[in-house]
Amino acid sequence: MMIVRELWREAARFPAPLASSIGLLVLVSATHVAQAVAIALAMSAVLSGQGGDVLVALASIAGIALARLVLSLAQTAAAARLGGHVRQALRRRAMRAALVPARLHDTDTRDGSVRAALSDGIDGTDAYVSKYLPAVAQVALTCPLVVVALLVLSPWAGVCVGLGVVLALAGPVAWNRVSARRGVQHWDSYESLSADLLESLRGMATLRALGDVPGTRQRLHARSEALRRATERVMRASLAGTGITDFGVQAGVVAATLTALAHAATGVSPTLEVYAILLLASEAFRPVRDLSRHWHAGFLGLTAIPGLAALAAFTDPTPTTEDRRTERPAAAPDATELRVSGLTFRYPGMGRPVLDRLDLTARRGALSAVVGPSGAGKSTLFDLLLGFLKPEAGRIELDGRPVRDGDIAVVSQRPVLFAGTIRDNLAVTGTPAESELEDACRAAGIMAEIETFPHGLDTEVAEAGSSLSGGQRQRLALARALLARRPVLLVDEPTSALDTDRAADVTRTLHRVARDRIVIMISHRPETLADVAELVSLAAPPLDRSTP
Ligand SMILES: Nc1ncnc2c1ncn2[C@@H]1O[C@H](COP(=O)(O)OP(=O)(O)OP(=O)(O)O)[C@@H](O)[C@H]1O
Repeated sequence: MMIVRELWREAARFPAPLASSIGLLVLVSATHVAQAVAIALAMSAVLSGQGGDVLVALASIAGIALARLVLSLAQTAAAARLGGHVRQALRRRAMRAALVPARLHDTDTRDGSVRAALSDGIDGTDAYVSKYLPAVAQVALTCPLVVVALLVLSPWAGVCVGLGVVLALAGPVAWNRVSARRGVQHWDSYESLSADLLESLRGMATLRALGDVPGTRQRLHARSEALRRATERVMRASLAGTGITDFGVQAGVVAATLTALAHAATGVSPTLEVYAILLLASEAFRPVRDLSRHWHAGFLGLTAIPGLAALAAFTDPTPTTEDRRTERPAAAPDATELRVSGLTFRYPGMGRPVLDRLDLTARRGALSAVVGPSGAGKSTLFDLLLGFLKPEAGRIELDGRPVRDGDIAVVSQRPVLFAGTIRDNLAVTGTPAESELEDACRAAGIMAEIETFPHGLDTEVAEAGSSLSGGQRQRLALARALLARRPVLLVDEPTSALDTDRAADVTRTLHRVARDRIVIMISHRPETLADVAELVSLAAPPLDRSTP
């Protein structure tokens, strides 16, 4: 009997479905015991030729079987409810912990690992929660009662069955440490395969271009082999535990049978008692056998527990700085000045700061720009403005107060679009009216192209926007940012994927947009920098040997 504390605590958060799945399972067990007694009565009545008693016993058996059918169905439904609640709670917490800006700068965790834990890992816990945990309670409540009944009928049979139950339950515990170690190895292999697979799918174009598809296939095959070996090792450990349980069950049943036969041979007990001993001995082990079956079925899923713990799936969320930023009301749309003063930031382990006492003032009414060579810290500055990174020193203020979440919209260099229609992608920040959608698309210079698509705004966009060109993705992202109606707009390299004419169009759009909000643009194209009101130039990074 193995209690995984984390999952037990999760199940206990849902007392109603937990209690009903346990209660109904105990009632199902009671029907088995009652049926055993009824069968013993029927057989004894047959042997003693009491026809009336046989009929009564047979009617009882049929009634009990019917009751069990109804109870089993209700129990399965309650257990499924319990498992569903727990999975939902785990997923909610893990997603909350995974979808935070800090993850953007987490260079240790791979997306494929997070995906594996969030989907298969959480689903894998279901068998333990919905089947194993109620079965544990069933063993704890039912077995002692049946053993006591046997002790009353025959102390020897009761002792044999009691010892068998203890051996069957306690024996597999010896394998706990081996099982846990193998479980961790199994989950590591599974996560590695998931992460490599996701990365390969995302990078397929590059892998093809470099002619490395066969090499990737081989690497994935090696990962898959490692997973198969780890799975077999885990299943062997589980089987060893199950084997010990089976031995305890068989030894107990055989010993109880021998005792019953001895009673029959010596004539110490009446026939009814001999039958009752035989049938109850078997019933005492039924919950133990069920428990062992559910353990084996759910064991593989338990290997995800360390991965889920690392994702904070078992930790109650405390409001983070980001939450507090989100909970505050959005800023008034007419903010006039974003002021950055003395801003200093360095990545962990970095010798020199990326940004060192940076000052910048961007105002509503005219475009501001940040320039600088690669690695100068332009994207880092945007991440600091967005609150994704915390500065070491300095202040970022909008009209003299700290920046809040609803203040800033951003168009990144490689904008992310989601699978769905163009309209879905534009409406992620609200439900804009048709005219607002069209105005934003027109302002971003994408409306004319949308009108040429057969389904217009309802045209489906493939995952990650891969059915659109880089320039179309950038302009759609700009339209989406305009629709967010935030007082500050950050635009990272808005013209990098555009030809000269289109780049000029987008720059004109940004100048226009900057009339009624604060707009800061990162740009490498000198021609886009003409007429900007504030130009901040970040220095080239000096060579730093501690930089990765
Ligand atoms: N998560 C990180 N951990 C450690 N160092 C980082 C991290 N992200 C960026 N850096 C380092 O910080 C420096 C600034 O990076 P940043 O991406 O801000 O530059 P950038 O000016 O936007 O460059 P580019 O024009 O090439 O996009 C670089 O030296 C980079 O290697």
